[in-house]
Amino acid sequence: MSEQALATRIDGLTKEYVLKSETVRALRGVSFDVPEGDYVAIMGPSGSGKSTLLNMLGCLDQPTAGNLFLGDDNISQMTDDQLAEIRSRRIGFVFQSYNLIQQLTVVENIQVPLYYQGLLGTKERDRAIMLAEQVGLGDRLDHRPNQLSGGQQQRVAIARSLVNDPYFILADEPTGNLDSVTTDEILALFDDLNGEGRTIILVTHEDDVAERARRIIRLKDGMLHSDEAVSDERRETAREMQAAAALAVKNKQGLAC
Ligand SMILES: Nc1ncnc2c1ncn2[C@@H]1O[C@H](COP(=O)(O)OP(=O)(O)OP(=O)(O)O)[C@@H](O)[C@H]1O
Repeated sequence: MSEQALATRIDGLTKEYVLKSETVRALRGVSFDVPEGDYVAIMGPSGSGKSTLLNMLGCLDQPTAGNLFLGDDNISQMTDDQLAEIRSRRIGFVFQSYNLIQQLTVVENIQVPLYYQGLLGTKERDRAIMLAEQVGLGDRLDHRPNQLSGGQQQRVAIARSLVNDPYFILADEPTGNLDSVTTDEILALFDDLNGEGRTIILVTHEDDVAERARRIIRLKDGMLHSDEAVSDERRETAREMQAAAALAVKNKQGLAC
């Protein structure tokens, strides 16, 4: 029987921060697998360990104990240089605050992860243009971030996250700065990308955003509290409700003009 390939395997992941007077146990033996093509929302109250887990998935930090595999690579046994290499080549980050470079155009921002590898040729530019088109920015290629709406800037960030063909898109509150109309558009883009087989791991505080994923993992006190599949019916209901809310806002804006 062939096993499904994994984007990541998290096995007994533990992270302790040693402070002067105490040791904070931010993650206490968290285990779960994310198969390629999955779409996972990570939730949990403040202090439950979401950012700590995200930092390790993003190769920004190492666990105190346990293993974290990205594909076949066990990152818990890597040096800082190896981690940096994986981080820049194989992880697609999307942040709440977009993190675009203001002086660069849309295409150049999408190419940034490739610049760091010295890849500056026509082939790379063509790939960035193709990704810009895929996220609906084909008519904004030479715009700079300050000439774009928040949703458009987040599209650039999503295109940038894909340029390296990452293990997964790692999105930290990607709709946290966006209104309901734009949130709906960005989540629809994630749906499309996941439909094409892209793996998405997203941290959110919002239930209606999490319900668009295929799976919701909840952390509590540094432990895995629940791991629940979201039925297609529930996802569709979440999609319809958000689309309806976005339409109501659009109509209201239309009336206000
Ligand atoms: N660098 C650090 N040094 C010491 N303690 C830390 C550090 N980073 C996080 N912690 C502690 O680890 C625990 C988990 O924090 P973490 O930031 O991962 O939670 P979170 O779920 O992301 O919270 P929030 O939703 O508020 O961002 C908390 O008790 C926090 O105070």
